[in-house]
Amino acid sequence: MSQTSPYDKGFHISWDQVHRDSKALAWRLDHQGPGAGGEWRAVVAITRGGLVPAAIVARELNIRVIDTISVKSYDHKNQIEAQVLKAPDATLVRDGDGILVIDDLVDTGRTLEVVRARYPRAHFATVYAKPKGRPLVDTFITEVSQDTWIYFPWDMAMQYVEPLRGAS
Ligand SMILES: O=P(O)(O)OC[C@H]1O[C@H](OP(=O)(O)OP(=O)(O)O)[C@H](O)[C@@H]1O
Ligand code: HPA
Ligand SMILES: [Mg+2]
Repeated sequence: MSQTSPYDKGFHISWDQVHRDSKALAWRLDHQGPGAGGEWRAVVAITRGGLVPAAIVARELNIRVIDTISVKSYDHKNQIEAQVLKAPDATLVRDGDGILVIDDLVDTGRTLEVVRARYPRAHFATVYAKPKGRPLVDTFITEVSQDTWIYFPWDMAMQYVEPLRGAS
């Protein structure tokens, strides 16, 4: 059976780029929390993709309390029904107030919809966003078009590329 992909384009992100974009996200979120001085109580990373950006943001903002929610929404590039495989500590997260929920990207918004339903008062931040998902995210850094698949450095390897004029 042949499947048509909604993704015509590829956007390849290096470790350096994701580090810089995650730091930009941290700067945007600094002092924006609801606590005294705009502090955040904790970070919740949406695993797995949110783990690297969450570590960088937590380091920049000196947030030591980090938990995870594991949501699986895709099998490779195929969207499946979002499944919550692991929830964070309920006594920490409560209704989400003061919690910074971080993911690598929002695409259709389905993942954030599921997490928002659980923690309606949390602040939702992603490094990258596609147009469909934008209404679900409070803060993001870079927008890419809906027909673009974002390739993260943890899913890639360096490899040989033919010269423009071919191999000699
Ligand atoms: O906005 P959506 O259409 O829901 O897509 C975005 C989500 O999809 C990816 O996660 P995935 O389910 O592939 O799991 P992973 O983070 O473990 O790779 C990505 O990391 C986001 O969490
Ligand atoms: O563009 C994407 N890249 C990586 N994972 C994803 N999950 C949904 N969309 C994407
Ligand atoms: Mg994910």
